[in-house]
Amino acid sequence: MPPAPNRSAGRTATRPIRWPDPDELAARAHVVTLPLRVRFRGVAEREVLLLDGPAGWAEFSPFLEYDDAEASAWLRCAVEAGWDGFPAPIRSSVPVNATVPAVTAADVERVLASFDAAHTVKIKVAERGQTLRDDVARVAEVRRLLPDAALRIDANAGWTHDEALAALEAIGPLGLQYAEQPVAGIHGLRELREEVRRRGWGIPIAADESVRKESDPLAVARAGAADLIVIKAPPLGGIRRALRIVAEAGLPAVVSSALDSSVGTRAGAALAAALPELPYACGLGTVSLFEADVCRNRYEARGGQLDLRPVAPDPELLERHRAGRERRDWWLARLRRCGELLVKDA
Ligand SMILES: O=C(O)CCC(=O)C1=CC=C[C@@H](O)[C@@H]1C(=O)O
Ligand SMILES: [Mg+2]
Repeated sequence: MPPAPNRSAGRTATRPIRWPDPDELAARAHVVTLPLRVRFRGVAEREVLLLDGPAGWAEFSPFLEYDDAEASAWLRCAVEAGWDGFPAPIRSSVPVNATVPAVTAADVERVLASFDAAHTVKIKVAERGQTLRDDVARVAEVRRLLPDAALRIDANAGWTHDEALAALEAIGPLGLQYAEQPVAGIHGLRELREEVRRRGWGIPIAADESVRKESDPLAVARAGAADLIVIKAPPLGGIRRALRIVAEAGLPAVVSSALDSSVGTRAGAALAAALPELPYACGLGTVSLFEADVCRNRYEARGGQLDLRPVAPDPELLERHRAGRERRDWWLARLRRCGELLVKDA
């Protein structure tokens, strides 16, 4: 058995992970296709590989376009969850936000109706093919429906510096908790943040892609490029690694989902529950964007809070949403390649 790839998982590490061999991974894998209620990240359904691990269920669902190097961090996270389990929580529930994809203003009410309570709402903006007018209309509609909610926007690096300034000037008066990755790159974030401060707009800047897609997730903090960071356990290689990154970054952190099923969302909640400070609602409400899930008792927030109950898929739902043979083979091949990459790098 090769050594575990991470023997220094931070303050919550207790023991090395027993690294499963490729045959064991494949034998424990279930591939499902889950339809979404509303398109998100340009997709109408989400393919997910679940692992029935000895320590619990785990999710490996890197987005389809990710290469093996990027996807292998997601497998590392899944093996941590399925073979090592979650670190000890320090809270029994976590606050979550509702998430509004880049829908028309007319569709906002229907999307919000999927969430049990929305004290905080994240709204997608800067969608390709749309205009600033669409963004303003969408955010204004959320504000009209929820006058007291905290609102945040996420541009997924879709604006240039000047576009971001124009957008923040237009949307800012509606009241923003923060703006997530308005522009691309660490340098771009820092320049924008400085200009937003110079203009006295008081809109904090959050980094997402500049944390999860950079080779050095701490570079944002060192560069003073953001007021807070968005963290997702899968791209950061697991919960314990994410905890360590937050500790070293020294910035407030918002835990977010990677558009996971209930199984992966439970791992996100475990990360949020183990963080020493949790100043913001977490982007872990996304199970509500799914038309179907693998659990009967879907892992959704009640009253804006997710409790830390155990989550396990229902065999009948796993069967009902089982991916076709071709997609299953594709995922199993990806699982094997990523597993081999991790063992090689260990
Ligand atoms: O943070 C949320 O409210 C929900 C999660 C979310 O927005 C995302 C999940 C998965 C992929 C990302 O494109 C997206 C994000 O950019 O934060
Ligand atoms: Mg984001």
